[in-house]
Amino acid sequence: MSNNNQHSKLNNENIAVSTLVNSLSERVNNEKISAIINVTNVMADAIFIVNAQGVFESVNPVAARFFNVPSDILIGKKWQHFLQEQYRDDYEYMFESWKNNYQTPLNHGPKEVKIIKAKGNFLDVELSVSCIPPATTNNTPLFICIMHDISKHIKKYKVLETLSKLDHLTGIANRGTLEKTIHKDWQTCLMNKQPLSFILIDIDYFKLFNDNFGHVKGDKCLQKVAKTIEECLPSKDSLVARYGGEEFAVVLPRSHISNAEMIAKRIQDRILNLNFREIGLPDNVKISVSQGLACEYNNQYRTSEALMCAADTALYRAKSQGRNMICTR
Ligand SMILES: Nc1nc2c(ncn2[C@@H]2O[C@H](COP(=O)(O)OP(=O)(O)OP(=O)(O)O)[C@@H](O)[C@H]2O)c(=O)[nH]1
Repeated sequence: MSNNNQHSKLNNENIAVSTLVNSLSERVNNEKISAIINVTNVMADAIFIVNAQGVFESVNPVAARFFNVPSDILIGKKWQHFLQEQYRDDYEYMFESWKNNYQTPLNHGPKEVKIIKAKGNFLDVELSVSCIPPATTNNTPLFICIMHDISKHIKKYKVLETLSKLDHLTGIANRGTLEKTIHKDWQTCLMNKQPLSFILIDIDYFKLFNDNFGHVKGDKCLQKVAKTIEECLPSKDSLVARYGGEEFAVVLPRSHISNAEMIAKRIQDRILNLNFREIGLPDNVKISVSQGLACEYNNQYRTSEALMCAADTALYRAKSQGRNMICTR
């Protein structure tokens, strides 16, 4: 944009803003309001003022940019219409209830909401609403609303939230996710009288693998095992997680023990057939896993922890009976 154009655009904006300032302050007939609006217009925060109907009375340039609509177009419109539906209803209700109890000031501290930008895009903002003291406004109810753009924080938060659910080395679910998932599946399966199976899988003699080939190759082996187990799972609602060190867990909602045994057998075969050529190990380097299975059906176990404990006992048996075994509790 040329300097001239930019200058005339700013000029137009200033004229529009001062017209609005005059209109509101004349209506409210108050110099204090005029001063407040003049201050908000030069502030770096997004600020707008609404009346008791939630109608925009003043919108500073930063707020207009948030809504992606010029201030003069916004004035006279209901601000709730610029909120995502779920928040719109909250604010409609808030303003309506306030009208029946208007002696109580309508204030709230920073709250996360989504405002509508043009073309159906949303912007995550933190919004606070404060009632301007009636003495300042000649008893005309006005609310000053301040918004902060939190979209970058939300994006980062989502990335961190996803990472916090995963095991850093293998990329599968971590123990925390496993515990939350089995707890949720436990309740759903119990409520619907459906079975819930659980498998604990432990790599055999993994210390030897590390001792012989080093920890870096040991890490690659863990990644490969995680991927292999994942590929053996039947449906999207089943879950594989790293339980700890060289131990993995599989949750199979709506699966009877016979189904879990079939999956365990598939895991056993696939693991036995793995080779580690891509990390420079000869074809005769092989690994195996021991597995412990347990299934909740007809109230055998009191809690999901008890079910996991039962699978652990079965795994212990698989180890003590010679490894590369599948044992059912
Ligand atoms: N490379 C690597 N090794 C790990 C990791 N976590 C645990 N380990 C190793 O896993 C091995 C587990 O050894 P043990 O508990 O003695 O079990 P094991 O040698 O597999 O023997 P059994 O389970 O009895 O068959 C240890 O050497 C740990 O250092 C990891 O993240 N990376």
